[in-house]
Amino acid sequence: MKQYLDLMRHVKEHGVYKADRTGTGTYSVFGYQMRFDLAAGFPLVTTKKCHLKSIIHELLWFLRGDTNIKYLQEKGVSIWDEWATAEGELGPVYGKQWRSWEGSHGETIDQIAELVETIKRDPDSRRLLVSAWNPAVLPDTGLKPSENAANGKQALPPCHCLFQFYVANGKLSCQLYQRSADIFLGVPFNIASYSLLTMMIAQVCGLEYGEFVHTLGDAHLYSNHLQQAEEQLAREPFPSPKMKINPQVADIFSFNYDDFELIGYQAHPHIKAVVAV
Ligand SMILES: Nc1nc(=O)c2c([nH]1)NC[C@@H]1CN(c3ccc(C(=O)N[C@@H](CCC(=O)O)C(=O)O)cc3)CN21
Ligand SMILES: O=c1ccn([C@H]2C[C@H](O)[C@@H](COP(=O)(O)O)O2)c(=O)[nH]1
Repeated sequence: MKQYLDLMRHVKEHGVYKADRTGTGTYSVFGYQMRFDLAAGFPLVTTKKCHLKSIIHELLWFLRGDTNIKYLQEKGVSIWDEWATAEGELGPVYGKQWRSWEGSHGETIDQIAELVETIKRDPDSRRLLVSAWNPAVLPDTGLKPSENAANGKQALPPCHCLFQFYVANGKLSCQLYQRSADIFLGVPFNIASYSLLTMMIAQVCGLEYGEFVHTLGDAHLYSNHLQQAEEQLAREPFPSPKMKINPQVADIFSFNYDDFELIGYQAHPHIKAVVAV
């Protein structure tokens, strides 16, 4: 995971101090790209132990079209707790936009189902996109995330907001545009999540693994994560683990937690950090 450490080093060296919505303060660069060859191993950060369980449950929760944290909490995943209403609602966030985007005549559009269908039917298409960025449901910036969710708006505007697939030589690649990237906490989750999603879609479409291309907009290190970043940069990465996916699953909506097995994950100890809310 040299790519991730290079990003961290780049932002530590070239990041500009910038205030932010949470009041924490960040060091930030605008525009950065990483590439991961999915055939070469599973890109899970090894310079701190990452909680893959949270990542897999979160991805399955997006794919269910769910926007209530109850499902996550039942699985012991608490990463979305700070933004939800007392009832657990986050408003029309990722799951809603991916699976039931609302059209102008009240119809809903299942972007994931259509994506998979199109990859199978027309792999050369240049229109293999999914957008979670829906201006009609963006939050009112004067209100708290939970207040927006209670008003039927998104608790937070999507960070991983647009992704595109590409098929060449029988291999499936995916590029994500992430408008805002918390390098220490969010990015290891985002890399693993979209890499896994790409591998799952490749499997159900009968394609080999290509690349995950991760394009970042505002890529930032929070000022209270600098020491943790330093600690990680002093560590030597281990070889990437492998991800084994149950080959029987042929439908993108039929994956379960037990269908994934991470093999050979060697990582340095976990490093704690406070999430900026
Ligand atoms: N500031 C901020 N950073 C984010 O990465 C982020 C948000 N806000 N808001 C919405 C979601 C929630 N995500 C999160 C939230 C918390 C962790 C986190 O605390 N991770 C810890 C614990 C992992 C666990 O409990 O499984 C970590 O060490 O990785 C990670 C991603 C990603 N997003
Ligand atoms: O998947 C995610 C979700 C969120 N983040 C980070 C990026 C920012 O630090 C915050 C969101 O704050 P905004 O003011 O809305 O940009 O969450 C992430 O890295 N990955």
